[in-house]
Amino acid sequence: MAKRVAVFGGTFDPVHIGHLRSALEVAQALKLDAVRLVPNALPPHRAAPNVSAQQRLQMVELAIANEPLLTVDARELKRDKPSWTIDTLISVRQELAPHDQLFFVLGWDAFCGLSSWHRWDELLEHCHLLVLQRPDMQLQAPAAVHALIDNKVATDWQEITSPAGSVVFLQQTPLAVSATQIRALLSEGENIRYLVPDAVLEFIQTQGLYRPV
Ligand SMILES: Nc1ncnc2c1ncn2[C@@H]1O[C@H](COP(=O)(O)OP(=O)(O)OP(=O)(O)O)[C@@H](O)[C@H]1O
Ligand SMILES: O=C(O)c1ccc[n+]([C@@H]2O[C@H](COP(=O)([O-])O)[C@@H](O)[C@H]2O)c1
Repeated sequence: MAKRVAVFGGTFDPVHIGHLRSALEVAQALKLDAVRLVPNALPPHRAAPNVSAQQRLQMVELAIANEPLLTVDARELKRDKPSWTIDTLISVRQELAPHDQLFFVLGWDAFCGLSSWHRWDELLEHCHLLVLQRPDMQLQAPAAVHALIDNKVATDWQEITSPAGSVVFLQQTPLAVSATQIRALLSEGENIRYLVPDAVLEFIQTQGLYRPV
């Protein structure tokens, strides 16, 4: 029987309830054993975060510690090139049987920027894209992204039988939380409790991350 695997990549600077709740709902909706959260080491498309990849990984580990439906995958920290998603997908694929299904989970904002990704037109050869809604995003996907997904949108993941090549939009609980907002609150000395799990908040405090300058 074909396995179904979902990979949720992110900078996770820091990981927050928007990521975690979405990942959990993906795992439940697709009846997965787990969703793998993959923190990037060298984000290909934005300035290097002030917080190290190791610390961002640790925050994800703390966040998911009590939830068996979520796991963490540190493979991007083992590469010294930019953390291109195509490389991650190829490396995960090598561990799967050819008929296994691989889903790459991304938010609507990331999806809209897809046409700037490294070898972006090859992504669907290796995975299905599972696009999460973000309530604060009113972005229109660019024409290039529309062209990529043309004829590839599946209205229901259950109709997908192939190992890769489709795009599915998932309506998960809308949570208008972003890491940018959390970093801004912390830099102003504000309380971020309940936007991140308590263990992540404690780590941020003990490590002195995102402090006001
Ligand atoms: N609240 C949310 N709901 C759904 N998806 C989200 C949410 N926040 C982030 N994502 C998605 O999770 C993935 C990783 O996001 P990322 O780590 O960049 O978090 P972020 O909150 O968007 O960070 P930043 O504000 O620094 O850009 C992306 O695909 C992004 O679209
Ligand atoms: O491969 C690329 O060129 C590429 C460009 C932008 C983003 N990504 C990946 O997309 C995921 C979400 O990115 P971000 O910036 O929203 O955290 C994360 O895993 C990034 O490494 C990948």
